[in-house]
Amino acid sequence: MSTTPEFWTQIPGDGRAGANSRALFNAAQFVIPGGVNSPVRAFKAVGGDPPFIRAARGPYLLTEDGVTLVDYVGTWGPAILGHAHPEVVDAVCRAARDGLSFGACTAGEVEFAELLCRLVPALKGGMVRLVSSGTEATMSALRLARGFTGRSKIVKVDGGYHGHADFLLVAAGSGAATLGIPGSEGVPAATVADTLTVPFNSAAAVEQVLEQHRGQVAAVIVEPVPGNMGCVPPRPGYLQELRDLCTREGVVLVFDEVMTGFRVALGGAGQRYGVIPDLVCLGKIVGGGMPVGAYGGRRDIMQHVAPLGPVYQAGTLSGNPVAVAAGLATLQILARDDPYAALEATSAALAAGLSARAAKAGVPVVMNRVGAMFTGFFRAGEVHDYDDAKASDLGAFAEFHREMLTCGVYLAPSQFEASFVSLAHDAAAIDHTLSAAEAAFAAVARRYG
Ligand SMILES: Cc1ncc(COP(=O)(O)O)c(C=O)c1O
Ligand SMILES: N[C@H](C=O)CCC(=O)O
Repeated sequence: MSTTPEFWTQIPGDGRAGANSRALFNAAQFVIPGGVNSPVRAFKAVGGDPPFIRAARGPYLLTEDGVTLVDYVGTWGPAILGHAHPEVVDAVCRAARDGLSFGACTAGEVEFAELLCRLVPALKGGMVRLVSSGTEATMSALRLARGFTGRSKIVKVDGGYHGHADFLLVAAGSGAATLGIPGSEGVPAATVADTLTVPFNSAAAVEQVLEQHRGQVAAVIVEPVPGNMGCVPPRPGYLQELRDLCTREGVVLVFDEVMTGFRVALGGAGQRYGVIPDLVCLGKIVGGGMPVGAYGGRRDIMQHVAPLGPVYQAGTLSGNPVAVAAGLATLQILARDDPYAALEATSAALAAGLSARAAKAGVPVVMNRVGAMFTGFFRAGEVHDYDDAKASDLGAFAEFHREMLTCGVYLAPSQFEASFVSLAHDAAAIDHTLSAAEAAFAAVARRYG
């Protein structure tokens, strides 16, 4: 099977796992836990085997069964330019020819850090450190916040996801603001004893917890627009209230912009909502599809990072030249072309089209969207936090997902994930998606009929 451009039909087909994908998944399950290298890829929440992906271009995926799909996962966010953007691929090839990794200083990482400090409001006048994933970024930022403040407690949002560091894998207990309990086997209770959880969109809950634990909380970490409970916009004023509370209590405010960075605006949610955290965590788009994360912010805080200061953090592949080349090329294109108005328009049209088709079919769906990230929650009523999201009809979502896949559209395979629009989603891709949705909602409507 060829992946040359002439192979691509650009006519989406039935994307359910065919014989090739099923054979690969069977083989994978023997040597890889669950057959996947990250759990959500196993399609447990929607049923069926996952299609295996051979290649990707623009808004399309090509499966190992030779089927083209319109892709709204976008490698979980990074593919904002569309897949395999030629300028990014060229930059990666050029860098690779000069050597894959040096474990030493490079000009590219300086240029990259300077660009980040120019584009991201929280980094202006501050400093940034490159790492290799979003998990590393949040874990390191919170170690730094603890080292800087000399305090140990962390506040996070119920349903917020910040990667898989032990102390962030926390399930909320009952009540408005609770002590965390381990959210995974293998996480000792002691490790999460200092992690407090609050509902999203309630500044009052944060205020209460900061008062209860006055002088002990190092950081409040929040996805400014959560994507990991599905997409949930912040209520007007919420982020500013967090800012004010953290300033008042001497707590480090950390925005986890691994998903929202360069997606909801060039300068991320900090720019979109005009609220500047003390530290910001980046990932996904910042690496242009390669493994890159970053954390940074206030200079006086970042000066505590080794070797300048006493908070240790390191990485053999941090600032990897090939990954930096991909990230740099991606951000340079975004800064040069300023495509956010176009992205907003495409995303708004798609979301409106999906909502209209759900309404026409009589399927209750709440469409949450911020910029080019969106989730349709299968429920009536608004979704402002994780409890609201959990009240969705997960069976209806799963059926809709399967129907869309059958019609050649690849959505995030969980109700509690966001889907992403890219600059490569043209009229043909959007039109196909909306026709598919018409059929998929009609099928789901039988549940309600
Ligand atoms: C908001 C957020 N933070 C952190 C992470 C962790 O990033 P990674 O998967 O690159 O470790 C993710 C995604 O996984 C994320 O969406
Ligand atoms: N929700 C996760 C990040 O955004 C999905 C990616 C993964 O965990 O594989």
